Amino acid sequence: MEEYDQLLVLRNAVHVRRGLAGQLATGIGSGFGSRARSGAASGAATGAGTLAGAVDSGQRALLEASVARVAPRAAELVAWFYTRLFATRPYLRGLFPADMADQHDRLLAALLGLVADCDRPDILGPRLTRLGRDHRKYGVRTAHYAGVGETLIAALAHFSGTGWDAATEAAWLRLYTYAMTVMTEAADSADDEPPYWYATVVAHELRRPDLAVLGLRPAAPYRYTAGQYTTVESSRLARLWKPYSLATRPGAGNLLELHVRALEPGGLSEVLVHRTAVGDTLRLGPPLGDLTLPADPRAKLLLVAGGTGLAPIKALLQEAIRTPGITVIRLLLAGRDRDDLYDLDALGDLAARHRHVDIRPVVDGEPDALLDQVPDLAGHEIYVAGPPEMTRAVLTRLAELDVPPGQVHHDPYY
Ligand SMILES: NC(=O)C1=CN([C@@H]2O[C@H](COP(=O)(O)OP(=O)(O)OC[C@H]3O[C@@H](n4cnc5c(N)ncnc54)[C@H](O)[C@@H]3O)[C@@H](O)[C@H]2O)C=CC1
Repeated sequence: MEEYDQLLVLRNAVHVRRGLAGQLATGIGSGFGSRARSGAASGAATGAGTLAGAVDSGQRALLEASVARVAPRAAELVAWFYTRLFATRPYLRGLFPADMADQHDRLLAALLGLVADCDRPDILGPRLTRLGRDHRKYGVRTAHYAGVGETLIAALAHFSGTGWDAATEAAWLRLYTYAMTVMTEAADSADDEPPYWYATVVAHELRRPDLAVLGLRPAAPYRYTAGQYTTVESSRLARLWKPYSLATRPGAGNLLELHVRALEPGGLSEVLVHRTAVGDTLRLGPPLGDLTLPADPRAKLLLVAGGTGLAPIKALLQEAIRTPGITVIRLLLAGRDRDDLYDLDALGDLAARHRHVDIRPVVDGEPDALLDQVPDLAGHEIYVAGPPEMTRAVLTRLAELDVPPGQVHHDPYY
């Protein structure tokens, strides 16, 4: 049986290599060598446009069945994939951090996300565009994608055993080629901005034993929208990038503020809170996220923040203060206890200077009690950021109160 499996893997690997090489040569209709250049903003449409769609409904069913087949051994599959990738292409190891645990989770999430929306280029296109642009910070090149795809499909084939057939392979090839096309086009289109930004730590305040507020000054202008997040890397944990929301609104003198709580030892948050000082240099990836004000927001804004979820909310609060037409801004600020509300001074200043800003600290608050403080919820544009349990609880309560989902904004990553 083992021998049969090995033969199967070998056959698949050869087959995959040929398939991928063939698809790359023909570019599945996308005209690979002659891709038209396009602006970053239109990258999504580019990817979705050059390929008619990611996959068709028949292929979607095959991909879902394929994922279901390998799901029980997903962690093993990802480990197999990276072992094979680095054995066959050792030069790729240098693009990844020493500790690969995060990377394993990310690959799995990316694969599941790809399949979940595999026939929705309107959703996948923009997501892959952002991913391709963001991947420049890792040093990923177009030439790396084919080897990754080949190894990925070999891994899927290996863990599918006899459940793998030519049609399944074709569906994966099509989906991967689609993803690769959109990502590489987005990376090419982003060459008017750096792949990453160096930023100097200009302020570092330990506000609680485990919580710091950092001020960063990027070496080159960093353009973002209030409510977005960046990814951060420290040379103390090379190539391990983690997301942190920006607590400043753009235009604050190219000065960025991060709020970081070190929940567990050994991670980047611990490095940023306890082993980073003024004068240190960090690297930042391009801005990401859609937790931003709409072009034409409602007159009333309700902001709900828990713990360091305050970071994007503070940026939105400052942006909203300057947005004409927003006449009421309410912030519900949840914390473990009053001592945990680490930024009350700055927020108090804002409220004192702007009469339409109302800030209510809530300690040990239940989401019902939290929201019950606000009359006329349905009339508000609502933003929520904080621990996942809090965000979920608030969203559930808002749904119970029939607040239309279009009025409620939150990051999906927390
Ligand atoms: N863009 C975003 O959405 C951001 C989210 N975060 C997330 O925020 C969290 C912050 O962590 P910490 O500062 O340690 O916060 P934490 O774990 O201390 O929680 C802060 C407060 O949220 C409230 N809360 C928690 N669970 C709740 C529930 N089920 N119902 C009602 N209220 C609840 C409590 O008042 C609690 O004191 C992290 O999970 C982080 O990933 C952080 C930054 C940005």
